[in-house]
Amino acid sequence: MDQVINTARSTQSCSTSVLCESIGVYARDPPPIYYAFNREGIRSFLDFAGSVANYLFLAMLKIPDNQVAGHQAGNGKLGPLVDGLGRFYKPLQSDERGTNEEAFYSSLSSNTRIPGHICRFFPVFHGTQLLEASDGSGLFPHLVLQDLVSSRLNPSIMDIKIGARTWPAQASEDYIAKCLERDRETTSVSLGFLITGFQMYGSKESGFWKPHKKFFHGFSTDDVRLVLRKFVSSNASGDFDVDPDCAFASIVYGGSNGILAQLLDLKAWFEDQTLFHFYSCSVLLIYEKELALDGSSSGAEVKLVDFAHVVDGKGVIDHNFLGGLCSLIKFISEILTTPDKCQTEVRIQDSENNPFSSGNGADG
Ligand SMILES: Nc1ncnc2c1ncn2[C@@H]1O[C@H](COP(=O)(O)OP(=O)(O)OP(=O)(O)O)[C@@H](O)[C@H]1O
Ligand SMILES: O=P(O)(O)O[C@@H]1[C@H](O)[C@H](O)[C@@H](OP(=O)(O)O)[C@H](OP(=O)(O)O)[C@H]1O
Repeated sequence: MDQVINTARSTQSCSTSVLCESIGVYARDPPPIYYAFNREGIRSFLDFAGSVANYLFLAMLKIPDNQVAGHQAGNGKLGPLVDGLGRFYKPLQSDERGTNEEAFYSSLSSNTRIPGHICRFFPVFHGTQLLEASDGSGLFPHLVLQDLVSSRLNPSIMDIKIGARTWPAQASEDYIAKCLERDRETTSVSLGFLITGFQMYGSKESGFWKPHKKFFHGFSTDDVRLVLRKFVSSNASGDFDVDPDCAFASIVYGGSNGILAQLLDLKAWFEDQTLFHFYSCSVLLIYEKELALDGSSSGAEVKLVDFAHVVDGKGVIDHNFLGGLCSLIKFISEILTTPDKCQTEVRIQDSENNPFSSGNGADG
């Protein structure tokens, strides 16, 4: 059992749920039948049961199907794993990035000044755990996080790195130079955010449209605008000659629980909070096309991930994140307020038989 060392701490906090104890529970909660053994017997049985549980757990871990950006496992590389039961295991990144991200999650977990409606934007943190690394290098510390999409059926997901500047002032000169070059060459500087990856669900037959990260290099403002429209379209594909119909714009981006409303909620917090500065952090936009087609709700959700470069806010507003967020909000608002570019959506909403025209499209 103890081959996998769970260093998780119990926390209250931004995590309303009770945390940690992930693996030990298999061995620590034996059914009464085990007490038929004498003490030694019990111990060896529990060791055995623990090893089996551990073995089964390790066998269950796999490369996430729904990861859209960032470092990826596979081909001998170090990357995140999921257990299919709701947990996402992100290896601690090298140098100070890993320890920084772990420290952020710990401080978030114990910080009572973060309101509950803001906590929901962050994955629940379940501590750190040593696991066999995906690159085969042996035991390696991983952050144990809530898997944000494990309960989703065919989720459409977009990862958007927020901020014109992706580096904290205390970073090394080399790191700043690397980031500056990337930020200037991409929409980070021009728009205050950068689309780093996505997957868009088409249908059972076509599956997902999930471009390689090279696809995003050299994205212009118009590309960004187009992709944000495609993300909520029933005809999304890599064919840039096909006009996106924005069929799901109102149910995904709009409404009282839609993505725009959630982004505005987050913005209101950023107008106030001076606890952290979130450099190079991403907003994830998530929804389910099949739910949107049902018309009742799209399961639209905004989440925040990647805190390797978060620093102490020292009582100062995070203008960099706030600016990027406002810019993203403007792009999404425009999609909702320019129906001429979303002809099909207007046609669908006008139709009597259409689920989106019933007024319940408010739920995003
Ligand atoms: N808690 C989570 N649950 C589900 N998916 C997640 C979670 N955290 C991250 N992901 C997925 O993994 C991707 C990369 O996450 P993250 O940005 O944390 O990785 P990274 O390797 O630090 O990225 P970078 O290349 O920017 O350093 C996200 O785009 C998302 O698809
Ligand atoms: O988007 P790409 O082309 O995959 O490039 C990666 C991206 O810029 C990441 O943000 C960066 O991690 P950090 O933000 O943590 O620096 C990573 O650096 P790395 O390769 O040094 O990990 C790059 O490889």
